[in-house]
Amino acid sequence: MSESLDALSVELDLETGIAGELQQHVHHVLHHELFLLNGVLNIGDSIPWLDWMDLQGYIKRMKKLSKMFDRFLEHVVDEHSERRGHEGESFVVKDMVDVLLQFASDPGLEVKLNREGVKAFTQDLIAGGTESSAVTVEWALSELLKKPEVLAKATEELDRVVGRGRWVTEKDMPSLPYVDAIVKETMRLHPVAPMLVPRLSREDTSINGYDIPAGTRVLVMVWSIGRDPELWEAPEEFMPERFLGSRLDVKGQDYELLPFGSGRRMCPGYSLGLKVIQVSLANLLHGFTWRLPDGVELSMEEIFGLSTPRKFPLEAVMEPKLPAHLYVEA
Ligand code: HEM
Repeated sequence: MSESLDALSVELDLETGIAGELQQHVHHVLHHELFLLNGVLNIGDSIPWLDWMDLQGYIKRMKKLSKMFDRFLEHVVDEHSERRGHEGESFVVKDMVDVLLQFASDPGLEVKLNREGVKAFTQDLIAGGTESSAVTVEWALSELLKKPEVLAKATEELDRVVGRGRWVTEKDMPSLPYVDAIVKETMRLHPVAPMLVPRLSREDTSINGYDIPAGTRVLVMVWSIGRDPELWEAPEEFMPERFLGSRLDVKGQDYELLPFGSGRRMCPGYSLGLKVIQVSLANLLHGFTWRLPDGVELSMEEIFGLSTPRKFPLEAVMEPKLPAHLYVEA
């Protein structure tokens, strides 16, 4: 990873404008480094007097990453500001960065947003809102490829409710309980953030007989909670049926299922994230048949860090099954 970061330094030094594919590539590499470094166990965090030595070199990598991210975000903000400047009166807002810049230039806004604020928000949206949904959809498809009978049930529901003449929309979701159950079951077994975001206890407390002094860093292991045999029947089994007719939801109120966390620091993008996952998955299942390439054994190994992506990217053969005109962009 550091090697690819070094290569990126060269690309960024060119300062010829990072556009299109390169911009995506830059973001992809930075993003992976961000997730990796967020998930690592840094010795200095647990043994503070060793901190200054940066034994594993993580702090050095974090500092380098922070600088590179900053330059990337500077570029993104510059690019958007330039378009605003050029287009003047005819400027139309196209994306979130445009919206944030509009807020930043609004003198009537109660909370002031400066350039650093726009960059920070953009970083939050990129970090929180992209990989999480993609990883979850990839896991859902992997589980379905392992369980053809579940895939068949989902397809049956989509054919019955949506029909083969159109794509699935957000409005269909309340009528697709089985697809919803597949998403919940995927999030139970593959929570995007297996330990949520670390908390610090504000006061001395005691939980389940364990004394937790004030100032302790606390990690909530939602990955283990999702596989706890005391909470779930056949916990290792991918069984969406367990959610049919169940009151369990992912909104942070049911502690046995917390893929978006809970409380004040719960994921602020949970409603958007959930919809993106549901509709993307539903359309991938509705629009295509899915199978593994011949002779391919599907590995379910995961990388355990701040997020839990698949260790090996999913390889599958998908073929369109709706009328051809639906695949042509309007
Ligand atoms: C499948 C989609 C998503 C999942 C599974 C997910 C999961 C999470 C989790 C588990 C947390 C930590 C919550 C806690 O510790 O209690 C979190 C925080 C966060 N998420 Fe998401 N997220 C998703 C989508 C999004 C989207 C779409 C956005 C933004 C557009 C977003 C932005 C954030 C931000 C900014 C935080 C930090 C909140 C804070 O610390 O106050 N997430 N997310």
